[in-house]
Amino acid sequence: MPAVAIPGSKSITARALFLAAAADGVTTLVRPLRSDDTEGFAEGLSRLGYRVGRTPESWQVDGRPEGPAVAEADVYCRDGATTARFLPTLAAAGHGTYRFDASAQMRRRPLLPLSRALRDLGVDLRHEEAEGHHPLTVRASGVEGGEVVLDAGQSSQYLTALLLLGPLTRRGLRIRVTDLVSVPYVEITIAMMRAFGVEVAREGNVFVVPPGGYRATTYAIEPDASTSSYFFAAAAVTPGAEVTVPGLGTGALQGDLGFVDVLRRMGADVSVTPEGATVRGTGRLRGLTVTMRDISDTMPTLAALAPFADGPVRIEDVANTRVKECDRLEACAENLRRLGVEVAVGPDWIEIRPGLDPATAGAEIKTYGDHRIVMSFAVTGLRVPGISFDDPGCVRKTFPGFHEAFAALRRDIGH
Ligand SMILES: O=C(O)C1=C[C@@H](OP(=O)(O)O)[C@@H](O)[C@H](O)C1
Ligand SMILES: C=C(OP(=O)(O)O)C(=O)O
Repeated sequence: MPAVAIPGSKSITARALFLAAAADGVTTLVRPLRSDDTEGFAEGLSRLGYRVGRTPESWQVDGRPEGPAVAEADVYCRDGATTARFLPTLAAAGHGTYRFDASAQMRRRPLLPLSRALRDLGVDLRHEEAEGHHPLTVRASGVEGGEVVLDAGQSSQYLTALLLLGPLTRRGLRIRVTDLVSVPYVEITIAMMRAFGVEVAREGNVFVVPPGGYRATTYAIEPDASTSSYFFAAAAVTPGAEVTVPGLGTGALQGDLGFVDVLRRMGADVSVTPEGATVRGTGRLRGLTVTMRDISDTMPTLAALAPFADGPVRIEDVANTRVKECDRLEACAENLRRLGVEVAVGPDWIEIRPGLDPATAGAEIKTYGDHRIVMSFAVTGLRVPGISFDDPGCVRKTFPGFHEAFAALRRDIGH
């Protein structure tokens, strides 16, 4: 039964690029994700004067603990929030004038809590148009450090950006967090900082980061757990089908591997070993109520397979999915309704009733340029004939080869 080669984690690749750029020495990233988000991050680093060497198997970055090599740069962050939030933070630790802009959707996505925290730390950061949104300019002169308060209730990426910045400040950082979503992403950050020689201490809601900089290393990127969710879901909706993702096992850093626990609760057979994770469809899919605050990138995956459950599926505590590549709660609801599914949506939840209207075969899914809407409804397409997408190519954000890989899986599991 198929072992699927899933490309590297977007989140880990983005952090590894930041850490490598900031470290003292040359870092090698093994099996980085090559996709629009991470290529955009690497291109941004090049714009800031960092040397990033790329071969198909690995990327090499010459670290510059002193910050960007150029005094001025204009950086386009594309559609990637990690790029749009982490790179201005990295630049703040250097010396120069750096302007950042991003895609239309990324311009709409919020940034203000991070901007405020950076300003509180003395960084000269100005938004050009709307306050708290791209485009923005950082006039950088290094960061002294000290204590700062942060609301990360809309995005953990603000906290990750500040944690990554901490060792580059002169005194270190004490970050007092008033609210926090997507906690497992912060754990990835802390684990990766450790691999680059920095130990973050946590005292309740205060994160303490020592000064002193990072050490270069060789870092292997694990397969992307969010991307894996489509392949695991494909197995779960197909009786007797089995999908294994090697390299995503018990030691994995990514919280989104927790999606397999949701599939297990629904009735799939799941095993996670040190070597990888396997999901097998049993022909049984129970409805359930589940909180996805920690793993909200997999909310669309569950929404798209929910009509095949034997009872309602209710997904709670996912308000921040409204400020991602699109308003994902509304996009999922709209597309499920196009398929004749009964759906209700609230400010931070969605509830999906079982059953599809067979007359909706051939429906076109409205993607809103969101890779996860395409990849999620590709799972629905295993059971509903003729599903198409208005923008199938937007998968390039995290998995340019998705359609080929999913077609191969489809053949393997007999659809
Ligand atoms: O730090 C990261 O790499 C990410 C954190 C999450 O965002 P939020 O913290 O905004 O939920 C996640 O949705 C995103 O895809 C990647
Ligand atoms: C929300 C996502 O990406 P980001 O916030 O990194 O742009 C995602 O990949 O689902």
